[in-house]
Amino acid sequence: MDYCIRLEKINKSFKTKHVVKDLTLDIPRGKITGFLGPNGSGKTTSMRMMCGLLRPDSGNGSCFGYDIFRQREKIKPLIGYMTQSFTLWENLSVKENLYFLAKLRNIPNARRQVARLIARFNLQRFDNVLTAHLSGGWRQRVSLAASILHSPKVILLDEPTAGVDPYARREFWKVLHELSNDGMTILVSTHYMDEAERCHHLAWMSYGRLLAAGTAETIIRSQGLTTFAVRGPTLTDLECALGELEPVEQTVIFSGTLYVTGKDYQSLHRALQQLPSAYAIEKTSTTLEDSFAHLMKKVMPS
Ligand SMILES: Nc1ncnc2c1ncn2[C@@H]1O[C@H](COP(=O)(O)OP(=O)(O)OP(=O)(O)O)[C@@H](O)[C@H]1O
Repeated sequence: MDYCIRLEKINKSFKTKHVVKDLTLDIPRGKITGFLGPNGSGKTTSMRMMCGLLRPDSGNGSCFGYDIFRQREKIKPLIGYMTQSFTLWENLSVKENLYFLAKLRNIPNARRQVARLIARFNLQRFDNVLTAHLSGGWRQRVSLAASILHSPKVILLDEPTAGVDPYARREFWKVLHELSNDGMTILVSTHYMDEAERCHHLAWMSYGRLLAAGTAETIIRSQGLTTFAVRGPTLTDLECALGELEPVEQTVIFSGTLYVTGKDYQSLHRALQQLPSAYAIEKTSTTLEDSFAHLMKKVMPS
């Protein structure tokens, strides 16, 4: 694997609060890496440090060969950043917003670059529309276009689709995959599991620590969990009853099916075989969400 960002034992504190702890992580070049974890777990702080936007307190790291401690000025032009609070000028059109930003950033051939991005992001029919009149999904698309006006090598997207409807989210992810196909490295934080599954690579953080990293498949496999799907009557009551059993670690009802997950296949299977014959039991795949819930259980202060 070709890595463009490498971090070794990176730490960061804000006053007395230690928010990133001994972070060691490699980011694959030209891929989409998703950062997941509860609020305040250090995702944004980590992404900002790995791109030279924030100086770590200790550790080692490089971004496209530049040292993230000593060569941050060299890294900055390589980075595009779409923050949670990224705002467009509401009283300017899509084209005017992009052109204005291009001028502010001294981008050569600004007009041509804006026209290129408008075509690239399918924004032609909105180019003269005021951004105040755009839906959330299209706004995010314009913000993304704005963040790559200077043709960066890596983009950092901080929860870019929060509050955006599912169709618009899907369209936004199509654009991300197109950018990645063209070689762009993408770092994106999200709370949505369906988006996590669209990433090539994942990093799961909690309380400032990296709990798991790799593809969705390797993370799921590394947790060694077993899941059974149970169908039948009064699943809510059954869920409460099963929750008391030793081999059962997690339960969730989804679309009329109760999913029961545990660490030990044999004992979980044995426990479920005791259920009345009205219940149909079938082994199924463990999801990323099950795996993350398991990881969280391990680190939650009891
Ligand atoms: N500039 C700062 N000064 C002080 N504390 C900060 C600063 N930036 C972040 N923090 C704190 O560091 C912790 C980690 O924040 P961070 O934004 O990295 O988490 P996150 O995982 O991205 O959270 P979220 O999902 O809510 O965006 C939080 O407790 C936050 O309040």
